[in-house]
Parts: sequence; structure tokens; C-alpha cells
Amino acid sequence: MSTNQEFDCVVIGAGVQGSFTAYQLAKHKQKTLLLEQFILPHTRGSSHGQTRIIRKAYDEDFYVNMMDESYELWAQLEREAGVKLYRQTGLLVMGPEKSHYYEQVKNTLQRNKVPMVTLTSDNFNQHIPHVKLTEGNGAVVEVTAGVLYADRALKAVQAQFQKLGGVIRDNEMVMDIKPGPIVTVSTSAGVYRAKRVVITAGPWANRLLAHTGLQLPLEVVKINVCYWKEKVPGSYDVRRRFPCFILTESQESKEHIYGLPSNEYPGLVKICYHTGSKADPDQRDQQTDRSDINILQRCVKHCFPGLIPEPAVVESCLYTLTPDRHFVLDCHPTYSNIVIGAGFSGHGFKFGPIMGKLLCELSLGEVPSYDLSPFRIRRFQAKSKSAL
Ligand SMILES: Cc1cc2nc3c(=O)[nH]c(=O)nc-3n(C[C@H](O)[C@H](O)[C@H](O)COP(=O)(O)OP(=O)(O)OC[C@H]3O[C@@H](n4cnc5c(N)ncnc54)[C@H](O)[C@@H]3O)c2cc1C
Ligand SMILES: O=C(O)[C@@H]1CCCC=N1
Repeated sequence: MSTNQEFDCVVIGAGVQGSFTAYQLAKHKQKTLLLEQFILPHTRGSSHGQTRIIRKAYDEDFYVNMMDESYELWAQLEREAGVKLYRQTGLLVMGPEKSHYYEQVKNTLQRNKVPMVTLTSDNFNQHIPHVKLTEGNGAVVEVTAGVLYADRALKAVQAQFQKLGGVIRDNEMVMDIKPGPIVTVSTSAGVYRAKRVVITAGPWANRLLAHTGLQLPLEVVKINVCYWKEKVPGSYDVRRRFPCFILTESQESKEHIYGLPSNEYPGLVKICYHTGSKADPDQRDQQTDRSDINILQRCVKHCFPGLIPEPAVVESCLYTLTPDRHFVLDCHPTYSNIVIGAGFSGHGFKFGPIMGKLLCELSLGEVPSYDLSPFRIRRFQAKSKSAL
């Protein structure tokens, strides 16, 4: 039992956001402790799995603006750790040509001069074989988008944090937080005192925030991560330059369907639905709803004729959704030395290095490098309840 050890900062939760925050704090010479409830690495939160998409294809400029630096910081971590974390594949965005969202994404890419190629129904299959472009859909390829190697990235950033003198204690669940000028954090194995705390607890955020009298409007959903088998091995392979893709909406669904080329499991393509059914993070396996899989099956039949329309592997992962799907990056409304990074809404991985930088800046009381107004807690004011 460790008692009353003192730190400049304690970061709670060693997913992608907490790990990058701890690393940034250590770079700023802060004596930092990173606490994780499970033994690392684990598969029970939101950051596990081999791959994630990295892209600038968004409908808002503020995400595109952050991505330039995010790409640079990913490359910096690759150099520091001596590992490959990013593979350029391009991102195919398909959607109803006349829909507001598809048009917005295309315009945002053009306005921000992101390298892209517009495909037509005539040349589509020359560039993208084995995919059916639905009539009325447009298609663009964002050239510099690609795949991030997620598990490898977590291992790398945690190792760099430790090299900088940071301390990781896994298998230690935070049970209580006592706010104050010095915050007391009690875990299943000890008690720590810190000048500052950062809460990056993913799907468990509200459980921890309850100790500070705050609840955010977060909804946790379980995503069935489906892998689909190629009929002809190699048809959708990363080595044949098959891109990541997003289908913004379709006759099957109004939500995005997205996928990555076959890569981590030979012959299997990852295709997921961008929402799921409500789940308790500690009881996720009890959530057995398969309606997302049914939607995906119809989409695979319709658009991916080279795949067997029955998932070969189904894994699970959690999203923590905010009502507007934008992140929460802010100081606690009552305790300025408690900083919150939450609600990454199923699209936060690519921003990990920037989220780490911003959460570190908030924690140190510095002016944030980007405008954080879309991410502030006050946007929920009418709905959030501060019991204090
Ligand atoms: C299927 C899927 C696909 C996705 N695809 C993409 C993509 O292509 N591109 C992209 O950019 N993003 C993607 N995302 C989103 C991205 O992965 C998440 O936004 C990101 O991983 C969230 O990280 P986090 O650190 O907030 O949460 P988590 O990874 O869940 O980390 C929180 C950590 O806090 C720990 N913790 C919680 N409570 C306690 C406690 N009391 N004590 C100690 N530790 C605690 C948890 O165990 C956990 O390790 C995807 C997500 C999923 C699920
Ligand atoms: O963030 C991403 O790129 C993925 C794909 C689109 C939907 C959510 N996650």
C-alpha cells in the first residue's frame, strides 16, 4: 500500500488521451503519476485494437486545423520511439452527392487545401476496385489519410513517458477523489496527493466525476468491431493500396459506416457502424444487440461484392458520446486544478497527441494552443448538474 505519495500531477486513465497527457506533463518536467484500473495493455476501454483511421476529412475547420500538428506529433513520437505508427493509405469518402454532410466535408477539404482526388462514376472502379459506388453518391479520396497502429502507439507513448521519469501504476482503480488545493486520490492500492489531477477515464468518466459533484451528458455505447473475409485473398489488402473509407450515409443507414483495408488479420477487412447500443462499461458483454451488424451486412452485400457478408470476427469497443459528438476538454467548473478530457465520441484517437498537449496546457494554467470553445463544459450548462 503506497500512502500519501506526492506528485505535481496525477492522470487518471491510461487510454490514448491519458497516456499522451501524462507524456506531455512529463515533458514539461512535472512529476507525474498515470493511474490505470486494469493491467496494461487491456481491451476493456476505447483505445485498444491494432488500428484506427487518421484523416482530415471533417465537416468543421476546427478539427482540420488541429490535424496538421497532430500528424507532426505522431511523426515525432515515431522518431522518439523508433517505431512505425502511421501508414498512408488514403481515405475514400462516399456519400449522397447532394447531402449537406457530404458537401460540407468536400468543401472543408477544398477550403483547407487538403490533397484530394475527386472520382466520378466513370473512373471510380479504375481507382477503387471491388467497391460499388451507389448511384447518386459522390466519391473523393483524401490522399494523406491512413492507418494508425493503435496498440503499438499506446505502448510507445507510455514507454516514452516512463523514459521521461513518469510513473505508471496499473491494476490500481481510483476509488475516490477529494478536491482541494492539494487533491487526494485514493486507489485500490494507495493514497496520492497532487497539485493537479487530469481525468481521462473514457467510458468511466462520470463515475469518477461523481466524486467531484459533476455529471456530464455522456452516453456509453458498445461497438461491434466486425471483420469481413475477402472472397479472393488480397482484394482489399493494404499492400495493394486499398484505402480506408467512410460511407457518410446510405440506404441502409443515416450514420457513417467506415472501414480499413485488410492488414492486422490477413484476409479480413474491418468494417464498423459508427454507433451502437447503450452499455454499462463494466457489463459490456451483456449488451448483445446485433442491429448494427444487420445494417453492416446489408451494406457489405450492396457495396463490397468481394467480401463474404457475414462477419468472420467480432470484437468489441466502447464509444463515449456527447450530445453534439464534440469532445470535452476543460477545467472542472468548481475546481480549476482538476482538468477533464472526455466524450471522445468515437473519433478521438487521431487527435491523441494534440489532446495530450491541450490537457497539459489546461492543467498548467497556460493559454491553450487552439480555441477550445467547441469543447467547453458550459455548452451543456442547461443539462449538466453540479451538485456543489
Ligand atoms: C470501434 C472503435 C473504432 C474507432 N475508430 C477510430 C478511428 O478510426 N479514428 C479515431 O480517431 N478514433 C477512433 N475511435 C475513437 C478512439 O479510439 C477513442 O476516442 C479513444 O480511444 C478514447 O480514448 P480515452 O483515453 O478517452 O478512453 P479509454 O481508452 O477508454 O481510456 C480510459 C482509461 O481510463 C481507465 N479508467 C477508467 N476509470 C478508472 C479508474 N477509476 N481508475 C483507474 N483507471 C480508470 C480505463 O480503464 C481506461 O483504460 C474508435 C473507437 C472505437 C471503440
Ligand atoms: O474517427 C474516425 O476516423 C472513424 C471513422 C469515422 C467514424 C468514426 N471513427
